[in-house]
Parts: sequence; C-alpha cells; structure tokens
Amino acid sequence: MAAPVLCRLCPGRRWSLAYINRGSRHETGTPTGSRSSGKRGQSSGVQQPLITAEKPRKGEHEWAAVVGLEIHAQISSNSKLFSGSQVHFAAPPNSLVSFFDASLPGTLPAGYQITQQRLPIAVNGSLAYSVFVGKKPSQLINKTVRIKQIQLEQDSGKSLHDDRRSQTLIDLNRAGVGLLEVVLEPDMSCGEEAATAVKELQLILQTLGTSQANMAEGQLRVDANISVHHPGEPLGVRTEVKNLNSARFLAKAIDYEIQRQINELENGGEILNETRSFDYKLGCTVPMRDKEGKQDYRFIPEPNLPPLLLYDSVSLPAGADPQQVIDIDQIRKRLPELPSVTREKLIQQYGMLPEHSLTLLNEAGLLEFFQNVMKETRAEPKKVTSWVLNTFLGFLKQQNLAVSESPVTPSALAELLNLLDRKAISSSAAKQVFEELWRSKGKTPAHIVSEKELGLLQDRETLEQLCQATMEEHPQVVMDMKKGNPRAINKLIGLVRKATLSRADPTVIKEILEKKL
Ligand SMILES: Nc1ncnc2c1ncn2[C@@H]1O[C@H](COP(=O)(O)OP(=O)(O)OP(=O)(O)O)[C@@H](O)[C@H]1O
Ligand SMILES: [Mg+2]
Ligand SMILES: [Mg+2]
Repeated sequence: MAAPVLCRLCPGRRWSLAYINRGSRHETGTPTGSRSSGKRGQSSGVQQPLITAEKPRKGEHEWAAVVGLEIHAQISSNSKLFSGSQVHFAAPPNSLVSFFDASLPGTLPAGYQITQQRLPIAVNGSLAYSVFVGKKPSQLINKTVRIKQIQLEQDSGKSLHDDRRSQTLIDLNRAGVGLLEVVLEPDMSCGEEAATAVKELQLILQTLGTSQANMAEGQLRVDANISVHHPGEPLGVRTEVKNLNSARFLAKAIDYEIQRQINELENGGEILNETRSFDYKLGCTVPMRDKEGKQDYRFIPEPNLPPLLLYDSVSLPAGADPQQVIDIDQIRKRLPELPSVTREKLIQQYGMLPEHSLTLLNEAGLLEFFQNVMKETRAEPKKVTSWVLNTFLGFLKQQNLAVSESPVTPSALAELLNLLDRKAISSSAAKQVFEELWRSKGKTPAHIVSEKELGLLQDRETLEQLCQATMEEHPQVVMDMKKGNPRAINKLIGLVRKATLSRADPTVIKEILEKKL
C-alpha cells in the first residue's frame, strides 16, 4: 500500500546539514575530492577509493566498489511518533502497543509507513570522518561522505522466527517509534570506510541526544547498497544488504558482497537488483527478495498531518507564535559540542595525536576518565594520554570491561602519575602499582608503594655501595667499559637496577658509575 507523506518543508528553503557536522577541522591526512560534482547514478570518481577490490593482472580490468548507506536511528523519546505508547528496549512483546500502532479496527488500516521521504527535513549535507589505513599513525585519512537527505519516519514492527515450530511471531512494540533515516550518497568504497562513517554518525547522534544509537539493541540499523564497476564506466547494478546491526558485520557484509559481485561478473554472470541479508554465522550475504528495478511505493500525502515549518532567524515571520514554528537557529544555539570539535580541542590543548583523540572519544566514558585524571595530576598530558590509552584501556580490553566498570578510579591513576612525576617511584614500579590497584579495589597508590616497598631508592650512599659491589662482581664488564664499549655501561646500569629490584633511578646510577671510572 501507499506511504503518505508526513510533512512539507518550508517553501523555497532547503536546509543544509552543515550544522550537524561542520566537517573535520584537522584535515591532516590525504584530502578527499570535492562533494559537489557527480549526479546520482554516475561515476563517483571524485573519491579516492581506500581499496580497489583486486590488483589487476595484465590485460585485466580493474574493479572499483561503490557503497551507499541508509541508516535508521531510533529517536530518543519516551513515546512513539503519533501515539502515547512508551518506548523501551526488551519490554515483553506487544506490551507497548496502542490501538493506533496496531491499526486495529476503528483506526485507519495501516499497511503503510508514514515518512517524510519526499520532503525530507534536511538535504545536501555532509559527514566527515577519519579512517585508519594500515598501522602507522600517518595513515589516518580524512574523508567526507555526502548526505543526500535526512527524514523522519515510523519504525515498523518486527517479526521473530521460531525455527523449531516453523512459526513467525510479530512484536509491535517498535511499530510507530520515531526513526531518523539518513541516506548517504554512494561515496564510499569498502566495508571499513562504511563502518567508520557509521561510528562517527553514531557518536554525533549520541552526543546530540538524538538517539541512543545502540546497534546491539537495534536502535541503529544500516542498509548497505553495494555495486562494482570498472573505473571510468557508469556505476554497476546495486544490491542492498538489509538491517545490519553491528559495525563489524556491516564491514564484513560489504567486503563479502564486493568480492561476490566481482566473482559473479568475472565468471560471466550478472548482478541482480535484489535485497540480501547477511548471515553472520556463515559470514556471507544471501538473497532475500528481488527488487525488480525501482519499486513503486505509491506515495500519497497524509492530509491529517500539518506541515512542519522550519525557519531561521532571517526567515522567521514577524509575530510568529513560538509554539507553532521551529526556529532552527534557536536549536543550533543549544547544540552541545560536536565530537569533531572536541577532538580538535584535545589536539590543540594537549598536543595530542589525532588518532589518540579518536580513540578517546570512541570509547564510552574514556574522555571523561582522561579529563578527570588531568584535573588531579601534574603529569604531562602526553604521559597521561599514554597511560590512559595504553595501560588503562589495555587492561579494560583484556577483561572486556567498560570504562564505568573499571576498578581503578581517575583519582587513583592521577595519584599514581603524581608519584611517578615527582620521582618517588620508577616507571616499572608504577606498572606494578597499577596492576595492584587493578587487583585490589580501594587501596591507594601510596599505600601499595609502602606495602610493597616500591619507593625509589633515594639514598646516595646506599646506591654508591651497590654500584661499587656490582663493579667488583663484574670486572669484565668494567674492562669493556673502560675500553669504550658503549653497551657495557648499560649492562652495568641494568645489573645495579636488578640489585635494587628496579627501585633506582637509572640516570643517578649512570652518574655514579661514570664518576667511579
Ligand atoms: N550504484 C550504486 N551503488 C551503490 N550504492 C548506490 C548506488 N546507487 C545508489 N546507491 C545508494 O543506494 C541508496 C538508495 O537509497 P534510497 O533510500 O534513495 O532508495 P531505495 O534503497 O531504493 O529505497 P528504500 O528506502 O526502500 O530502501 C543510497 O544510500 C545511495 O547512496
Ligand atoms: Mg534502500
Ligand atoms: Mg531508503
């Protein structure tokens, strides 16, 4: 059946999405092409592809892959779009359904979805994101994907398949929940790129409070459109892999589909314009239904819904009732800081590497943890960054914990870094203290240092005696050192440190040893 149109955009004005993401301001990587050229369905040669599917052999044509996404994000709201039913994840099936949501007799028979598809709330935007290619930090590439449009629509119910009883059950809890659909232009070229763009959009939606965007809970679902073609030739026929709800599966599904299409075409087959789904157990895409070209959705306007009028301070009619109109400049003023801006500030303020700022924001709660450590420590920002991203995050990952579940508090880490900063402990002792902090919740770093006698040996006389004894025990090394072997001194420093259980400052030992010779 037909899908009515929800609303009408204010005539003569099309809203750019520039305010959703003003673009990455640290364009340090390889620049990407301009976004303005290229009609839909024509070559998107402006983008520098991250991968072309396979290195061509002599006499073979090169393939390029084209990926465009449709992203559906459930709008964070206590109620559905047009009914007062509540919205909760994992509520008992069919417990959050009003007559309207279920289209029970007496309400208009549905079988349609209310959508702004034809008159979207925003068009012609862009989303900037950075992709890592390879392992070196220098290989962080800044990219931009054009946003074709953003529209509001109703979510549909979901079916649950009971394979054992060969039954399909329907849960209408989701029916009528507000969805934000973001349609991206076919500017991407591999799974990794698509997954990174989706993660950036997810972070923006979460920062703005638009959607909780938890992919595992189905609050963010992606349809991936994929085609392959020879560079310079028109775009190929696309397939659409529906309802991907994890960034990893999205990347896998796309890369699988690119390879499948190339194999199919190389073997003389053809690509059908079909809808496919991703079998995450088998790691492959399988056909769902065929689209037979452009589907006719038979859109009709919804006469019961008044137009949604958007204005900015310039176009706002004098004397307009603030309750009746939406002034996007007012909304813009209330927007929180966007992730790209926060990252840029971290880079400017702390001299942080762009990839470190990315990691800090991509892990829920990690930025706040870092900032809280910074508040209480005198240690250099670089040192703090390294401890948070390597040691702390490493421990979390190893045990599969979220930042909020960490046994080490920001204050404890700050205190530890302060001990290190004023040379009360060595860096290897600091690692031991951290491990102990992780194991025994509630202990303070100072407590652990004194309990395990990890404090740095400061007593000059003791250190001198230790150096003397070590030199006497290892006359050969001393000889080597006298002969000018540069490695000999390091060997001696190592031996003295070992004798102190790593509790001596190597620069002090070096100074004493040099003096003694
Ligand atoms: N040749 C192509 N290869 C890959 N992706 C493409 C190609 N042409 C268009 N796309 C992408 O396909 C998507 C089209 O989405 P759109 O919502 O406009 O239509 P649809 O998929 O036909 O409709 P529906 O909402 O029913 O899925 C866009 O994300 C676009 O970037
Ligand atoms: Mg589609
Ligand atoms: Mg669509």
